[in-house]
Amino acid sequence: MPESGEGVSFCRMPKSTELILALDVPDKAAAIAMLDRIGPDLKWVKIGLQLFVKEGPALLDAVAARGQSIFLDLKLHDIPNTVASAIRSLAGKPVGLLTIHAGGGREMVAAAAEAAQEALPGATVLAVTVLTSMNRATLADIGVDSETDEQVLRLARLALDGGAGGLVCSPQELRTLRNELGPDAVLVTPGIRPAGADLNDQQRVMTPADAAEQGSSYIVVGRPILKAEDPAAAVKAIQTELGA
Ligand SMILES: O=C(O)c1cc(=O)[nH]c(=O)n1[C@@H]1O[C@H](COP(=O)(O)O)[C@@H](O)[C@H]1O
Repeated sequence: MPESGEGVSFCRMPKSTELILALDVPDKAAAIAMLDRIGPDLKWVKIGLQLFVKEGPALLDAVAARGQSIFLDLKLHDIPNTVASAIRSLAGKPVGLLTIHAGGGREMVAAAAEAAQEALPGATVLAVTVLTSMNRATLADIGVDSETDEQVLRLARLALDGGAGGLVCSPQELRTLRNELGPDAVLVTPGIRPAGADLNDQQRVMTPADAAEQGSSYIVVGRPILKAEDPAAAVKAIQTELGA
């Protein structure tokens, strides 16, 4: 959304919003069957713990060979050396986006960013701020006495200072983060539900169109596509909503 001031025109939003499918299925056969059903219009696929633990890194090559870009969502969170070593173990794999938890602290983020630069050149390390399944009450349960958006902003600043290339956040924090971080920050938002879709375990949700309007770089959608009667049509409908 372009804005203008005092004779200068500038843009606070990324150029476009891309769909990432969260491929949360049990095994390689189910993964390939789903990608076959959806077809070639889907550019990004997120491989998370369920599939990666089952199939290992070879699955990354199998998906990349189909021409799709990979978001490897391992949400690494450990001492800095362990996180860096895990990332080095991925050396040479076709990974475009990779997650760590910002809550691991500045040194862990820095160790992850450095390891990724060596082992996965071109990949963007994304720091997860506050999970979209959490809210004010569940933050209080773990001893965080802040509003959700304050905690997201605190972790966002820490992660970007530490060298992360982008953030995973709830779409409800997009407006605050875009205003703080400007148009170039990579902001990835799960917790997306087309109008009328089941929330499942998500708490802080938004529709694809609203997330795009508020400046998401990538939206991550799983069950509303995976459980749809026609997953290809569900993908197309979301892409249309994003203006693709
Ligand atoms: O890092 C993520 O992708 C992620 C972070 C977060 O805060 N919330 C969240 O839901 N996710 C992931 O996004 C996907 C959302 O899937 P659905 O709820 O089925 O659309 C899942 O694969 C989650 O692991």
